[in-house]
Amino acid sequence: MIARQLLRTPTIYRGFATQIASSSRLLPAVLHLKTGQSFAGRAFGAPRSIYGETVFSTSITSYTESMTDPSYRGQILVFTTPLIGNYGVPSNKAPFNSRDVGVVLESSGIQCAGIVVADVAEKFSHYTAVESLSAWCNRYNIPGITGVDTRAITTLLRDQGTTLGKLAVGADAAAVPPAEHEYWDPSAENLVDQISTKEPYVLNATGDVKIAVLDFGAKANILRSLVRRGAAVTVFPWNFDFNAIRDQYDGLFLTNGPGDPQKCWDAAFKLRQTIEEWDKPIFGICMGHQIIGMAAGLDAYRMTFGNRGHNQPVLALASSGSISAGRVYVTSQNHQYALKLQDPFPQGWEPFFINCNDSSVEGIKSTLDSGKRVWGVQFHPESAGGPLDTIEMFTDFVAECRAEKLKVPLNTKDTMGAARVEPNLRLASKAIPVA
Ligand SMILES: NC(=O)CC[C@H](N)C(=O)O
Repeated sequence: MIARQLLRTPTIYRGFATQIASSSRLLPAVLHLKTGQSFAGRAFGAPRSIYGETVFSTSITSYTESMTDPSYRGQILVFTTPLIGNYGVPSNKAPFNSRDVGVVLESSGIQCAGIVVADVAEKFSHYTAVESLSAWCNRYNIPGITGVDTRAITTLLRDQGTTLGKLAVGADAAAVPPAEHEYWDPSAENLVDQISTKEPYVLNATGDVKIAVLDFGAKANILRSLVRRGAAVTVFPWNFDFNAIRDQYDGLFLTNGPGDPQKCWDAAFKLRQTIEEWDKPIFGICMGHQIIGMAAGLDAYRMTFGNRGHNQPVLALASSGSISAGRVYVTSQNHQYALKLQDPFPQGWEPFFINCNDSSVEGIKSTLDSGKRVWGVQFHPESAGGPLDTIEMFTDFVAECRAEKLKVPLNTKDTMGAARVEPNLRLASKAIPVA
């Protein structure tokens, strides 16, 4: 025991808690990382300890949307923006409307395991706010730590990669850090299976075009974005056998979701059959895009620290609908895994977008000559939060499904297409590292 304690003597970084006038009233808290570093600060939210995977997000706003995004399930979310909580938290109840999803935020509760902020705002001000960040966290039994150097934590995570952690709160903050085997690894579990709907349900039943959604942990704004474009949306469990009922639908959508996509091979195998035998439009976002890639024959891998933030630039390599090759779009992202860029791409597929910062694959699409209309993007066109540069990809998808249903050629006006530009091949070839 003593040997273990000696071996695991943590490096404790003392926080700069003096900046928060009232922080001395708060319970002590420590963020321990499995790699041996500990950051001491003060607790807010629920007074309990939790384990999770420590990740950082560079988004400046939308802490409420990020925290309710099911893709953050099991994660301890470090915000690089120093002041978090200043606009409070709105009521999450949307006025009842069968066309919509019933919530204002991205799901019905907080999904991340805990949060880490430099300076939690105890005073908040916004016309929609009904409670403070701390009170909201408390209601959902989610702990937070404040008064820690989030810049130091982020630098560490960027260098060593996403790291398992423990947020120790109250008396537990004085205890020795956990032994390595005690850390809980959320990506070892099938988180999608925990969060996906158990039963199919319908939104906007009277919509003119029928879209099936496979729910890997859907953000509400994805469903809203389909419904608001007039689609009748049926949401199915992630591993539902869509092939058995596919003839009743005009399009298939695959949502975002938490954890390792390789836990969802079942869905990728079923999708492979759908793509081979069904000619209607298929679109996927983030986890959905990774599943499409796996079905197409690409490998998924774990990135060092992933991409989480609202200012990720992506270069379009192909034109499609509202997207023009050669343009850079600023996007919202939240992912740890990505599809491997391979040369050549599987037959019938091409890269659609590439990340301008790290050259990771940001989108794939079926080639025109494959006769298929299947595409996926690693980023979040629905935003919430983040820029709306690519929001018209939803209009493109619903327009494609509608054209498919009516058996008419796609009216390009429906896609609200931006003026086309010639692909900037010089830029594109620079972005794709050719082995
Ligand atoms: N937002 C998402 O869908 C994330 C997908 C996957 N869980 C990843 O981390 O890469």
